[in-house]
Amino acid sequence: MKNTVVTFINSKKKGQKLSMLTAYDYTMAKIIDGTEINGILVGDSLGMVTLGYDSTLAVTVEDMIHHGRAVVRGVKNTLVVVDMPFMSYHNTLAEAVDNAGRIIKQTQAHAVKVEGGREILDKVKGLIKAQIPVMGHLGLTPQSLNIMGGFKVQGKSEEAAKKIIEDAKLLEEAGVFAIVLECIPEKLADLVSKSISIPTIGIGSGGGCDGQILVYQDMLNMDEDFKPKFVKTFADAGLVIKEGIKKYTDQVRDGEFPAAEHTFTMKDEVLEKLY
Ligand SMILES: Nc1nc(=O)c2c([nH]1)NC[C@@H]1CN(c3ccc(C(=O)N[C@@H](CCC(=O)O)C(=O)O)cc3)CN21
Ligand SMILES: CC(C)C(=O)C(=O)O
Ligand SMILES: [Mg+2]
Repeated sequence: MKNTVVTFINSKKKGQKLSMLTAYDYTMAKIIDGTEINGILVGDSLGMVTLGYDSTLAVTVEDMIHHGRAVVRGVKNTLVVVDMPFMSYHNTLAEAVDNAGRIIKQTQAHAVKVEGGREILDKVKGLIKAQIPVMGHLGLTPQSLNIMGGFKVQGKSEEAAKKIIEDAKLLEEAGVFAIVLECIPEKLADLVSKSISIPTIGIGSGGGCDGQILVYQDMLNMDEDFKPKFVKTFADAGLVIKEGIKKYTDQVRDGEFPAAEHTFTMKDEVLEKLY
């Protein structure tokens, strides 16, 4: 079934869990789109997993458009959300609407995602007023890395937990169609999910969320060096890829590849003229 922001909201009413994954390019988007996944996020995590930065802060609107366009070309049925990168919606409302507008126009994705609650509420409202669907993101918001002092679990104190609950309600009122809850305690995520009628999409926030999202490289074990507690390996693509590459280099070295069936022929009479 085709997923839209409307089917997303309806899923919660029906008690159906939503699954999302990230994608950053055409090939992977096509693979993911061919599954039962409900939504694809072109995450600004692309700065870390495709560009090798150690945070998401350096990612630009142009980066998001570049990858977003590639992903959308590979998608037929899945809702595509593109992250707005750091500093693209933090200054003026006009800039936020302009950047979101460029992202949607140039990628043809369905929605954007922004990090934060009360601080960015005017921007969220402005984007929705401009008819751009918005996904919220609370808890561990990686663009606030330098304020949080690291990628750390959020919402553990009474004050921090209350702010997350309040922010979720404010975002719902503003009209967001779903909210990512990243790395907050399970019980707090349960409470937030019960307090609002739009779906919560959890990452590191437990099973009480209305859906889940993971970075695909994490759940397919493609980076041995990134293993936070919330990641589960669903398939060992890292190993499959390495084994495939080992077979390839072995066979090239041993002259086993390429074989006759991988090569092209030409007519003998043409060949004779070449000598
Ligand atoms: N590959 C990848 N996967 C992600 O999920 C992801 C990114 N990159 N980049 C952007 C953010 C950063 N994220 C992160 C990164 C590290 C931790 C981490 O190390 N967490 C600790 C918990 C620390 C604590 O106890 O407070 C852990 O052990 O899980 C969590 C989320 C999630 N996002
Ligand atoms: C981890 C998800 C929620 C994200 O924001 C990203 O991939 O950038
Ligand atoms: Mg992100």
